[in-house]
Amino acid sequence: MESDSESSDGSHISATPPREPNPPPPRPTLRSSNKSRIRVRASSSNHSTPILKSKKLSSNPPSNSDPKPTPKDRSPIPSPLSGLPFQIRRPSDQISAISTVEALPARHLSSSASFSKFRRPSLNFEDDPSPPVFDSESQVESSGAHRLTSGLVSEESKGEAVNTSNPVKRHPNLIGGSAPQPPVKLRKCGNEGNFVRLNLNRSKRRFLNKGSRSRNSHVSGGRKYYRKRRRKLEGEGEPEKSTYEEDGLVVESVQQKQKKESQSEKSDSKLIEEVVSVTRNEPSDENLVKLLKVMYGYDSFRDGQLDAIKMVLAGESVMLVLPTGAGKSLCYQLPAMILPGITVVVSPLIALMIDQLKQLPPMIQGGLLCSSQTAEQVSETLRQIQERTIKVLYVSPERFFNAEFLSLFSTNLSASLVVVDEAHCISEWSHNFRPSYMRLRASMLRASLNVKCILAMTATATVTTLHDVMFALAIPQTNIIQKAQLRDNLQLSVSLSGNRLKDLLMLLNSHPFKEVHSIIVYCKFQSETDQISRYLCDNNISAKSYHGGIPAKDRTRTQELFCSNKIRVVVATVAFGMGLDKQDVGAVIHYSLPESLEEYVQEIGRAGRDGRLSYCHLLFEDDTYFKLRSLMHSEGVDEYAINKFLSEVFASEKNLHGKICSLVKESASRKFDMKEEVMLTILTHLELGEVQYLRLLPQLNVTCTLNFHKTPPVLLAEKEIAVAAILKKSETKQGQYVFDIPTTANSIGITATDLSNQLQNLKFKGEITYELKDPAYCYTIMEVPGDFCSLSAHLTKWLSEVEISKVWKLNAMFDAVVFAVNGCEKMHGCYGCQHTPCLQRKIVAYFNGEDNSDISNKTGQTSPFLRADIKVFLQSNSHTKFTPRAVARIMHGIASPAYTSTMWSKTHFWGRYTQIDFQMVMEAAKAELMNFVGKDAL
Ligand SMILES: Nc1ncnc2c1ncn2[C@@H]1O[C@H](COP(=O)(O)OP(=O)(O)OP(=O)(O)O)[C@@H](O)[C@H]1O
Repeated sequence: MESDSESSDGSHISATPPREPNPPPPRPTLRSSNKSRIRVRASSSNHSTPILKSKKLSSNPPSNSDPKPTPKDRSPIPSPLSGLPFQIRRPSDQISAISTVEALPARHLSSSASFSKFRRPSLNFEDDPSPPVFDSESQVESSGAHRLTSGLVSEESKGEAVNTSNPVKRHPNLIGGSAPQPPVKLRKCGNEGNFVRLNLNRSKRRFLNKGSRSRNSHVSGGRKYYRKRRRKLEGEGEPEKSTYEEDGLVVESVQQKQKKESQSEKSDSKLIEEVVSVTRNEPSDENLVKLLKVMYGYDSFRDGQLDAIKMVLAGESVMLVLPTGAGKSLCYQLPAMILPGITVVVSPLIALMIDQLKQLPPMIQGGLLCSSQTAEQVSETLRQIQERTIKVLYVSPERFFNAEFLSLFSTNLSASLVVVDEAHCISEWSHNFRPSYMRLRASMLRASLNVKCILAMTATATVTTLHDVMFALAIPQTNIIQKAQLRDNLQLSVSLSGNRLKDLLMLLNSHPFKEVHSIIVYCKFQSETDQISRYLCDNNISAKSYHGGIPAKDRTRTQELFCSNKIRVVVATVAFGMGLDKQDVGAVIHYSLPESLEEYVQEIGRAGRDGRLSYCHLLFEDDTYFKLRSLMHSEGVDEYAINKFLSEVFASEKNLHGKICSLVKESASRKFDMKEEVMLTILTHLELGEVQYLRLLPQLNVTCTLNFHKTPPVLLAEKEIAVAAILKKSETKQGQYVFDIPTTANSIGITATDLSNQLQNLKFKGEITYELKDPAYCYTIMEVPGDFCSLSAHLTKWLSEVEISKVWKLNAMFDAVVFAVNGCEKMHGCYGCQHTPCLQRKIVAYFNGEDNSDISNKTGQTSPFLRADIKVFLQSNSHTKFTPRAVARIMHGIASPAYTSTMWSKTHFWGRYTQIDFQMVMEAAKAELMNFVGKDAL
């Protein structure tokens, strides 16, 4: 199972101050020359990636003829706050600032048809190159799949089970404000609808309470449309009433309204059915627009939507790249109404699936299958799929391990469309690679679901990533619809900050942020979010923190408060925002440097979904860069560790045809000093690489501790073969029977799932109780590799290329920001802290794979004290066995499964060399280890 690994990596950063007498080497300056640097090129450049030639891949650089701001716009305004890293503009200056934004180069920007530009006032800051400060030791959250964090629960996450019978209480990310709107009952199947099925509707009071509706301005368009219609029926001018009022007259009027409403719904339903049927016969532009109007109330499609829908309806697979909030979901929702079979949407996170299910228009029957549902909920959904009542089904990639699910499609049921949401997760060159997405191959999807058409969707993908995704899903190169990955209503600014906390407060109290009522502040480290939100509250700004370490219940509450505009600021890690369709977020502030331009674009994309001008400011200091730079190495592995891992995976006693093998995650992770996600990546590669060495099975808790209650065990064993096997294979500890599920299942030739089902039956009969622990990867061996050495060398090379690619992405982010604060000549529309044009250009070039050659390593190459420090460290820890990588990680302040931060962050050397290139520290560690233990020991 893939765990929700938020903060589980235990990665901590040390901000160990330099030793006084011998300070560390000077930090490379932001403008330092490249002379002494290793040039790190993305491995992706070696990756044989033909540039996509499709015309639709926009690559036009912005024109140099963008109107320049007047000198007045660019001249700093005298201000009492002149010592600050930015200055506040006079209102008169804002007008010219607005016109600058209006004049942004539009050619390479999205021109989303329906983004009306209600302009918020503009801003201008002047930066101040004051030196950065150190932060306290904190826990980082990353969007990278390997450190996939999130309050968002991954499909196989176990910690925060979603009980979909009552998810409002248990799920971390239900948006109270938007979710609980009861659906308009348009469905023919008589089912209660997407919300009711998930029990998200809470009370009917909200349904008629206009007060609560008005607070939900972020609710997506389709639902707003239905609410508008209801409001019309209720009469706009009527005073607010609640159905809970005892007044008989009120009840009567409510009943009348409901009657009118249900009549209107019936006619809506009929109208939609008619339009659907006409469009099915003739999917012309005109009919599709009509359907859009009756289903969602929108007058026109946004850029890219109609093309995508038409291709899908024609049965052609499509790669769709639209910016965040541009309306990608509609591109499968609308075809789902027209296509005869089910639409299966593969999504990486449970929270995302729930959000998308909630946002389905009420006339589309939706369903979801996830690991944390009860058996009854799963069967009920499977029954509905079989009865063809579900039109759109959300599943995780792990669902394709599930035999029961796949068997549905092996009979006469077939999917009309498979949608791969967040499709960049397929590619290891993306910022958010997920091993479980690797198995999403066109061949597998076609074989499992009888599907012809695949729609891959993403908001953030480079050319290399797109190529990978399209290759995996067999999407023809010409079938790409790509609009700019940035919306043009986002105003981008950057300032160099010497005191980010103070600068943030100043920013929030300055024009135009002070007029914005809904703001997200993104941080990298969990502890930062708590500290900042406390500081803001102390300074009269209503704020709450949000990160993976906060209990799910509190996270949900924070999201609800934010969505209903009861708090102004959420200070969050990357855990916040995915799937959040709050329309009126007016600003996103980056307190920390994002890990990649993809992450930056994704996060600023939370702002301005209503199409209004919105502000995205980044407070920059280079300390975070060095911390993140170190963390990029937390998943690296050595060749000999992979070799040892392979020996364990293919251990001779496991090599029995058809037998279930297992690898307990936690102990294996410690033993090989490899993160769980890295182990899964290797296992998936062994399954899906050129040779299929193994077949992955659903992950299980493999250790069972069992108690017998009714029938004596020996008597029960006479009737139940499983019990006989358990008695043979178990150890008894204090009257309890402890056994390994796969070993026991193997001994009687059944699957682990069958054994689990038999245990479940015995439990229902009251015969036994049991507990399961030790989550493990399960697999069967198909072929034992002939040459472990060359296979480990191949895997090591591949994993190190992925590591280099991550570092390169961070460097690209750093370079773009440093260019804005230091290199930008403030022409072509840039002025003060405003860098929309130059950042847009950098982003477009990055995504199009242009002009990335000067992205270079920023770390220093060596330090005169490094070898000496490593020597002292090894001498003072002579009782511990180290590898060069382990020593380098400690010097960089990175925890790993075998060298945890709890153990090692106390050492004086923890994180001392974050500014020295990781490889160089490894080299130095290797040399010292050789001196220390002798060559043979390495
Ligand atoms: N043609 C349209 N006209 C007006 N609004 C639209 C149109 N299409 C979609 N929308 C609205 O845009 C909002 C964003 O849509 P959606 O959530 O599908 O975006 P997205 O591209 O999936 O974003 P993300 O990548 O952040 O998930 C929704 O509220 C949706 O109702």
